[in-house]
Amino acid sequence: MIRTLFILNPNAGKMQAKHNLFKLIDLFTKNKYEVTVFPTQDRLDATNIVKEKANEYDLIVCSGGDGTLNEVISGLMHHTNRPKLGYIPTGTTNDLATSLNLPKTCIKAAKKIIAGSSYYYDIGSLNDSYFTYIAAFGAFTKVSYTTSQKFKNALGRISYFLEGIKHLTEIKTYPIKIEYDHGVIEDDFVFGAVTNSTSIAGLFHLNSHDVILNDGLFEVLLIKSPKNAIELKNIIMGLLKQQYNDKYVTFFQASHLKITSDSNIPWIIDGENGGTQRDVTISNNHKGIEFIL
Ligand SMILES: Nc1ncnc2c1ncn2[C@@H]1O[C@H](COP(=O)(O)OP(=O)(O)OP(=O)(O)O)[C@@H](O)[C@H]1O
Repeated sequence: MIRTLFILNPNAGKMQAKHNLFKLIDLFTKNKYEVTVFPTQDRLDATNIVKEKANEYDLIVCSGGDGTLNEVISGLMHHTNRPKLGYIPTGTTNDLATSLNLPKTCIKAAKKIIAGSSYYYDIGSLNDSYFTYIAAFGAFTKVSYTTSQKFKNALGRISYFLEGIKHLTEIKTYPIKIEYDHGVIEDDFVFGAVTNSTSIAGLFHLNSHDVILNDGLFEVLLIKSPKNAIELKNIIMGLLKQQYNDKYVTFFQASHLKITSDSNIPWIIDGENGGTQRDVTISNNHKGIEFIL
């Protein structure tokens, strides 16, 4: 029997996992998994249970969105001998699931775990926190965590876009110094993202040929401060169509970054509030997690 801890966020997305819970447990049990179910009751429950109990299991299965997956992985990173991780994407945007090419329905995703093989995936750390696919600051970053759960459940990724447009009027410029593997950049930026994903907030899409999820490198996208909101809107519309304006958009790969500023900068980590930080160190934990896909 494969000792399995099945963690699910019952409120994530359209609550697919909650409605299919019996079918999921039955499917795993028929395939010789011994399943313990843990429905999260609140934020950070997933991290805490993994920190406390992961050593007792061969496999952790996470069902939820990017936020819940981040919490599970943050818990796993506290262990040196980490159990394997299966993911059933049941959130709103499921950015990472898109990059990992996972099925959209939970029964199909569970079958993929049962039939699956190992895939080692890079995990980012930002100071004391972990991220699975994005750490970002500036324009748009407020979007994912200020969009209400009800709104997200009803409208899916369109809700992020609507919220994003609202925040375009509140763009701030951040004077920043970025030291990375191959150089130093110092400028005024309105947006910066360090990612390990082909899809960002369900909106921007990077070319899947350019993004390797376990190469020890992040993709870094920076947008310099434009003259006005209209120019910024044009840059963002260009990004949505994968047309990059070289004058304002900088794109490179790096495994380690030190980002410093004179003021506190608000960050988001995997779509959730990452707090404000003045000095940030970002590192790539190469092949930190063994997914079963
Ligand atoms: N029982 C719960 N009640 C309220 N919040 C919860 C509960 N369980 C987990 N959470 C929190 O909900 C947050 C959002 O959940 P999650 O990311 O799984 O779904 P989502 O927001 O619908 O999907 P996505 O992040 O893909 O858009 C998580 O960061 C987690 O901390």
